[in-house]
Amino acid sequence: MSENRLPHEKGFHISWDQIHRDSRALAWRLDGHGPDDGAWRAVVAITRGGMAPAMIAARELDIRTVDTISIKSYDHQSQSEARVLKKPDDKLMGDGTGILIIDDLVDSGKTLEVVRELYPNAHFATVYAKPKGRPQVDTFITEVSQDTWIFFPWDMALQYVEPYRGN
Ligand SMILES: O=P(O)(O)OC[C@H]1O[C@H](OP(=O)(O)OP(=O)(O)O)[C@H](O)[C@@H]1O
Ligand code: HPA
Ligand SMILES: [Mg+2]
Repeated sequence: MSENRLPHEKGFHISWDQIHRDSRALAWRLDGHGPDDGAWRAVVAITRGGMAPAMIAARELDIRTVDTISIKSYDHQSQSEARVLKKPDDKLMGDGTGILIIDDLVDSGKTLEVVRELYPNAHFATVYAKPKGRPQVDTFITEVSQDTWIFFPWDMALQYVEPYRGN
């Protein structure tokens, strides 16, 4: 990741422990809220960032049917677009009723908008949400400001830092 890629003012650095706790909290919030006696039929992860939270939530909710949807975002004449690279099983999905679609975060909402068009009756859940994307998400755990960049543990490594009081 290049240094000048992120114009955000603030960084929110998430550890593996934190994403584990927050993903568990998301699962607990969703438990019993499916349309069929409270049950969910399946979990679908939006790759790649949604895969870790989806795995943790599927484990908490004892859901063994897990599929993926892959979205590729790209900039076209400064307008961000997104297209579907890989869809989950059509027979499983239907119109999305009873399906929990999970991503790590919603930012502009573009990714969820594309998935929502395909499965309007699915339930959309993210661990983190920024204000612009909030209308696209049904359930989330933590909101961060739009000018915050969230750093996930799979994008980071432990490294040396200089002491606060340098010499
Ligand atoms: O609300 P949006 O503005 O669409 O942004 C949110 C999406 O962006 C990131 O994924 P990215 O496309 O970077 O791919 P990745 O999950 O494979 O890292 C993140 O994991 C969300 O899926
Ligand atoms: O804040 C973010 N962090 C990581 N990936 C992202 N993709 C869109 N926004 C973000
Ligand atoms: Mg993603």
